[in-house]
Amino acid sequence: MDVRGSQECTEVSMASWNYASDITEKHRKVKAAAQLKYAAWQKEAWESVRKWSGKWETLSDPFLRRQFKFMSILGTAALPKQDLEKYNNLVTEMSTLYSTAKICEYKNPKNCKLELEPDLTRILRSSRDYGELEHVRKMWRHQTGRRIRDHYKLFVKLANKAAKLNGFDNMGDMWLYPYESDVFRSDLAELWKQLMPLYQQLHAYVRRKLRENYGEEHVSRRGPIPAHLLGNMWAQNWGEVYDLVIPYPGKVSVDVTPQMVAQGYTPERMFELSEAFFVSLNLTRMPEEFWQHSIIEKPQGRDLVCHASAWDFCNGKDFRIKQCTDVTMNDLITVHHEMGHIEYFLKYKDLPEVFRSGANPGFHEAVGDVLALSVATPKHLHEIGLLEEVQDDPEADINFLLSMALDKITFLPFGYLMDLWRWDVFSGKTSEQDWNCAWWDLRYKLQGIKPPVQRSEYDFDPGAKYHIAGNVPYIRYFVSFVIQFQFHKALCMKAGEYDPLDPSKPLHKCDIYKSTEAGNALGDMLQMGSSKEWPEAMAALTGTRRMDASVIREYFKPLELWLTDNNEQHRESIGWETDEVLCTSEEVREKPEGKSTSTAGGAPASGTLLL
Ligand SMILES: C[C@H](N[C@H](C(=O)O)[C@@H]1CCCN1C(=O)[C@@H](N)CC(=O)O)C(=O)N1CCC[C@H]1C(=O)O
Ligand SMILES: [Zn+2]
Repeated sequence: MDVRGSQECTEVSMASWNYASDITEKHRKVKAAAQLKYAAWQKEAWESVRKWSGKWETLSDPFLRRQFKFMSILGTAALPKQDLEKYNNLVTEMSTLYSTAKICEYKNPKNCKLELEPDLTRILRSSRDYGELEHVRKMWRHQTGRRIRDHYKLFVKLANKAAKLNGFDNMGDMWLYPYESDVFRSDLAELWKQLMPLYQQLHAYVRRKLRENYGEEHVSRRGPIPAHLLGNMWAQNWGEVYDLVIPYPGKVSVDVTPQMVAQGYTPERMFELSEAFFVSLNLTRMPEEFWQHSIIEKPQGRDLVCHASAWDFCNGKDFRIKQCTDVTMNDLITVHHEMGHIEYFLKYKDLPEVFRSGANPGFHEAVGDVLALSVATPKHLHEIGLLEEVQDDPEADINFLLSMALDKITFLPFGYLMDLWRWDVFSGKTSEQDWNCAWWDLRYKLQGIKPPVQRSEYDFDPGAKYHIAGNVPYIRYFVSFVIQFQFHKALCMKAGEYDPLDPSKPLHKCDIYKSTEAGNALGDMLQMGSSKEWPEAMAALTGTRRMDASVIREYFKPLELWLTDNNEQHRESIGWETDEVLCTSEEVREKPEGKSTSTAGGAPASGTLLL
């Protein structure tokens, strides 16, 4: 049965790959049929196993019991056929609208062919034109979120119906099942509580620097930061505005994008560089099929899902990445992220199919990022010729730590709120007429950002993010950004690159390159797949069984001290407040003059208010 399982699994993954790589009606039909066939097989397989196994909960063998436990969750395959067909079509349609969205150029309304990758990504990264950034952000949301709001209504109903058929109250609870902990949400809240002070110090510093660049009329002293000035379509990390916030200019820049371009880097070379790091750790090389079938550059002349992804075709041989790779440092990090998934696939490919997943989904997201923590160090970038010299002085250190914080610390509130919002939507705590303003409540409260133009319930801004349109859970990334530092610390100690008692070997300078001790330890943990509960996998690698925010704070300690001191020196207020109505529940149509004023009567409507 396991072999048949992988045959059905192979078929549906191949059909999904063909559609995601070349969006046509023919490919969509084949994918839809394969999805129904796979669901029917899952149902039949479970029925036959259950008949044989009887009360699987009483089985004495824990390994077998765990397999049945996982098999008993059918997911959306539990839906009646016509509901499942509707559900699958909705998800495919939402992610297709997202992946094929195009907008018009700011200064040339005749060119309406701009796509997210690479066009809008490049504009958001490099433009410092307030109006252009506002245009790109707003028009993207018109072409994505606004167009899928109705799909999302029916999607939520069918998702919750599926969850109930699996014994859950709603889809949010079903999404948390792989974390196997009934205190998981409170554990997450505790992690965020420990990390928020560091985030707020960083927010205050960046706000001052952006205010100095764009002027107080655009970036106020005590208010939230306008989201379109942060270098990213979703303000999910702020690394692309590093050049505006560098603490000590004139030092060697740790953003090696210019060096990569100058040295004629290609996507192929970026992938080979990443593979070389994995191999240096005695981890597994990419198989031949990987290089044959992966798509690492954007193909011209067809619509496809450009959002980078890693694929396991369930046959122990075929593993691929699809990425519209741009030659930037950001994309070099993403290459490592995706290859980390492939490494996990390779390590657990011989386990029973139910165990071929991460110890928990956060583990899967952490693998590539752990290696990237070493790659991003000035020491490593120098070693691979992307940094002309390593300046080993406190100021260069702060510059480096700030560039890392702009990617890792800024991401934390975003990584947390994405599913905070969806859990409330699935549970009904957030009702449909408040969807968008509840989103802005969270964006304001956790991230301290605001939309450049007032939002309404005519918008559906969550739908402007891939994982909402494509229905991919997101708390896995928040978990990953915490535990990847715990993994990094454990590996650095095994590599002899970090010693808590040796100040000359701080955690943020560690590079585990070529350490087979570190690589073997990581590989051993990956090989477990989800055959053991994740605290056991965590303990196997780090010696502890819990997520622990103190490690990421240890990594950034020198920066935290510097930021606190710097903010005090500039008498920056920490945190944010506003009396603006960021989102109103009326259906605000576009004001003819383009500028939106606050709602009539002044009494703020529901949405982000005085806090
Ligand atoms: C760029 C990255 N693409 C995802 C990933 O690699 O996780 C893709 C799309 C959704 C799932 N996925 C997969 O490839 C899965 N098949 C992996 C698996 O098998 O579990 C991504 O979305 N990231 C990276 C950092 C934060 C987040 C973002 O960009 O917001
Ligand atoms: Zn990932």
